[in-house]
This record gives sequence, C-alpha cells and structure tokens, in this order.
Amino acid sequence: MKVFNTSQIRQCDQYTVENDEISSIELMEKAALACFEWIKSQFSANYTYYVFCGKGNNGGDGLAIARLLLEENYKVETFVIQSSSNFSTDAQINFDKYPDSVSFLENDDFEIQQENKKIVIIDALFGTGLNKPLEGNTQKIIQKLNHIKGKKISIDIPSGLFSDSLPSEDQTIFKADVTLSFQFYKRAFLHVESAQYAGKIFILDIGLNSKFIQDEETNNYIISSKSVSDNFKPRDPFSHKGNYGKVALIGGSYGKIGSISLSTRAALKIGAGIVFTIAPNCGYSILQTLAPEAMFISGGDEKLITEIKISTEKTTIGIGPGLGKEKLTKVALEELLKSIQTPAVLDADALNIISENKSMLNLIPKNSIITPHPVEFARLFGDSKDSLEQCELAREMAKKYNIIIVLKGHRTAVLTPEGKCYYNITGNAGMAKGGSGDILTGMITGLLAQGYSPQIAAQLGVYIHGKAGDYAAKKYSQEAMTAQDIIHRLPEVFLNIKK
Ligand SMILES: NC(=O)C1=CN([C@@H]2O[C@H](COP(=O)(O)OP(=O)(O)OC[C@H]3O[C@@H](n4cnc5c(N)ncnc54)[C@H](OP(=O)(O)O)[C@@H]3O)[C@@H](O)[C@H]2O)[C@H](O)CC1
Ligand SMILES: [K+]
Repeated sequence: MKVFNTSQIRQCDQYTVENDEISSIELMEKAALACFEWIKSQFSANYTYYVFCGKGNNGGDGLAIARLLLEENYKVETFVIQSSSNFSTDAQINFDKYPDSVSFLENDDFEIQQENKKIVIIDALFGTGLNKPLEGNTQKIIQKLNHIKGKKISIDIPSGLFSDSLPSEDQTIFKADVTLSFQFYKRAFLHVESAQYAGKIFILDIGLNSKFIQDEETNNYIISSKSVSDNFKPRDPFSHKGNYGKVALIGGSYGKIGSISLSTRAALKIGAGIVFTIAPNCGYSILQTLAPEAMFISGGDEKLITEIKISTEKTTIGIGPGLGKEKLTKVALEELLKSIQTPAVLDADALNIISENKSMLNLIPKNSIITPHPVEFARLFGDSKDSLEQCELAREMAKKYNIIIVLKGHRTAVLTPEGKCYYNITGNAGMAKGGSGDILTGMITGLLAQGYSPQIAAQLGVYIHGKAGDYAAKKYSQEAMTAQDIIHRLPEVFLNIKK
C-alpha cells in the first residue's frame, strides 16, 4: 500500500474529480459519510457531539459530518473558528447547508458541559492544508480541547500536525484518541513523535482514482496483509525438509543462551526445514532441551563463541543474539563474514561488533539483512535528530552498502538497496520486551532459508512477527505477554494468511 505526501494526495484528489464522475463537493460528502458511518458504528445517540471546524476543506468535512449527525437526531453543537480567511468553496457550501446555527469562535471562551455527560469532540479544524504551526487563538482553542475529558476524533489528521514532517516539542497539536483518515496513511502516522497525537488510526476508503494510485510513484509503502498473502508460498504437498532450507543461528554467551534459543525456536516455528544452533558449550543442554528439533554445534568454548564451523554454501546464517563482543568472538565473526557469499541476517551484538570495527561494514554480503534498533543503528551509522531523519539515513545506508535494513521501532521500517521504505503496522507495545528482537532474527533467517528473497523475507518477517504479537496481546494482554508468546501465536498467523 502506497504512502503519498500531501502534494500527491492533493493531486490524487484533483485527478479523481477530473477523471471520475464525481465533483469535489460529492467527494467531500463521501468522506463525511464514511466518517459518519464509522462514528455511528462506535458511539450511541447518548453522546453529545461537539464539532470544531476550520474554514478549509477539513472544516467542510466537519460541517458535513455535523449535518449528517443532526439529521439522525444526534445531539450536536458545532463551532467554526473565526479567522480572516474565507471558507473554501466546498466548506462554504456545507456551511450554507448546515440546518442549525453554529457558534463562531473568536477565542477559547467556549463552554463544554462535562458533568455526567458522554461527549465526543470532533476535530475538523485543520487538515492537510496546515501551512504553519498553530499560534494565537487557534493554539489556545486546541490547548483547551486537549484538557477536556471525552472521546476525541480527528478528521483526516490531528489539527496542528503536518503530514510529511515531525513536530517540534513545543508545537500545539490536537491529541486524538482516534483519527479517521482518507484513503492513505500519512507519513506522520508512522513515526512515534507524531503518531502519538493520532491515537488509533482508521483509513477510510473514499474511492479515489485507482489508476492514479497505481501509476503515481513513491518510495514509501505500508506492508499490507494483501502483499503478505500475495508473496506467501504455501507448502508443497510433495515436498521434504530439504525444500525448506538449512538455517544456522549463531549466538549466545554465558547467561545469554536464552536469546539464541528464542531465535532457534522462531526459525523452526516459521517453517525452516533444518535448523542448527551454533552456541558456546554451556548452551548445549539448554538448547537441546528447549529446541530438540534443532542440532547443536559447538562454538568452540564453554562460555563464548570462538569458532564458527559450518559450511556456509547451503546454509542461511543468522548471527548476533546474545553473541557478546569478546575479541575472539569478533575474530570468528570476521572470518565468517569473509567466507559467506550469500545473504545473511545480522542482529544485536554482531552489529555492535561491527559498529566498533566500522571497516567490517564492507564485509557484509550484499543483500544481507541487518536488524538494528535505533540505538544500534546510531552506533553503526551516527546520530539523527529524530526517527524520520534516522529513517532517511537508513535509506541512504541501505543503498550505500547494498543491504536491507530493518530499522526496529514503533513502526518498524524495512529499507532496501533501491531506496524503498516499507513500514510495518502490525505489532503492539506488549512486544517492547527483551527477546522480541531475537525472535525476529530467527523468523527472518527462517524465511530467507525457505527461498524468499531477502526483501520479501524481511517484509514477511516483520509483518508476521507483529501479527503474532497482536494475537499474543489479545490472549495474554500486552502486560503479561512475553517474547515466547509471540512464537506460540504463530499458528494463528499462518492459519489466517490467505493461501
Ligand atoms: N483526498 C482527500 O483526502 C480529501 C480531503 N478532504 C479534506 O480536505 C482537507 C484539506 O483541505 P484544505 O482546504 O486544503 O486545507 P485545511 O482545511 O487543512 O486548511 C486550510 C485552512 O486553514 C488555514 N490555515 C492553515 N494553516 C493555518 C495555521 N497555522 N493557522 C491558522 N490557519 C491556518 C488556511 O488559511 P490560510 O488563510 O492560511 O490559507 C485555510 O483556511 C483534508 O485534510 C481533508 O480533511 C476532502 O474533504 C475530501 C477529499
Ligand atoms: K483535523
């Protein structure tokens, strides 16, 4: 699913009006109707709706939603911000059509009775036409709204938030519980600094022109469930274990055998045919007990990995979880990287070792997948001022080193050597716990071994990982779920991927 910037969304809007049998006012009505239907499906008529509208098309949406609510006898109070700007053409039409009186807001002296009242505040003040940070009266209005208790819904985007950039710390922005946005994710919804204002995001289809959407180029995408099922390869009934690849997960050190055992179990559970674990000898009994399906290969020492003895020709390597950064381990990693010709997966301490020996970056086989969290990424490639800048730096580094970077975070992003960015929108805060990353490493390595291309293995890996995490949260709660529960919920994910 493509992510467009504001100017592309505007062009798509315009193209739809010029090429389809729909006028801009009809498109606004369609957008308002989609919001109204959503609201109706969630809230009863016991609520009072306070609709705050600007003078642009976002305000036009708000006025149309308020009218639709009134027409079905919901209790509605509508406010329009008084400003020197005129209404946009379509907002004016909806203002004229509004069957009740509206209150014009000169400043923040409006009153909302909160006692014992179920209230919904609808924010249709500013949308994608925001041209500068809010100040003066608009700023005061939004600050006041942010202090009122009630359900808060933003139309298209929280007012005060820009679609394509991140806010500064002192920017005033409406804080929504829910954002009902039209047709596309906006980039701001995919970065933690801005997404926190949007709450839960629902993308409503308003039928914008599909040819435009198909032809218009972008470098940013969402990994959709459709792309996952399109790329997913069901198992061949005539196959044997040799058809599903050979994996070697390498890592663990004294006290950190758990991490490589999680990777091992994830690789097994994601469908890899044959799995080896290379770990220090202290991990032997633990690994053979926790993952009896996998074979153990000694990493050469009791407590750390000093040698990696595996033929890398037909084996897909995943290295890093719990590895440690001892000098002998670094040498073993260096030797391994020099010997691999095919893409591998590098995570955690494998990346930390490389960040302390930057020349090793050039040893990473092309099309390999590295899976840093933001701090590991910064150690490798330097600091960034925010997550958007870090994402752009990752895009450059993926191109420069010809690798795939899985930048983990609130919305994990997969950056490719072609400069594309694929955001993952599955997953939840219950996964922000030790061990989740080790599982992702095992999953991506297991998918790569099964013959998925590195880019698809990375995309499927992050999507499936997040989806399994969502099932785990549903069953055990975000608080009580642990990383292992992500592995346990993989069956639901596979049973639900359309084959
Ligand atoms: N394809 C779609 O997604 C559709 C989107 N719709 C809705 O349209 C808006 C975008 O509408 P637009 O009219 O372009 O812009 P806004 O409504 O967001 O805002 C324009 C008005 O806001 C004033 N403005 C802008 N920034 C500020 C500011 N910092 N302080 C005060 N006022 C500001 C601006 O005034 P100017 O005088 O500065 O021009 C305008 O008055 C989109 O978000 C959707 O909600 C369609 O309805 C359906 C299709
Ligand atoms: K808004």
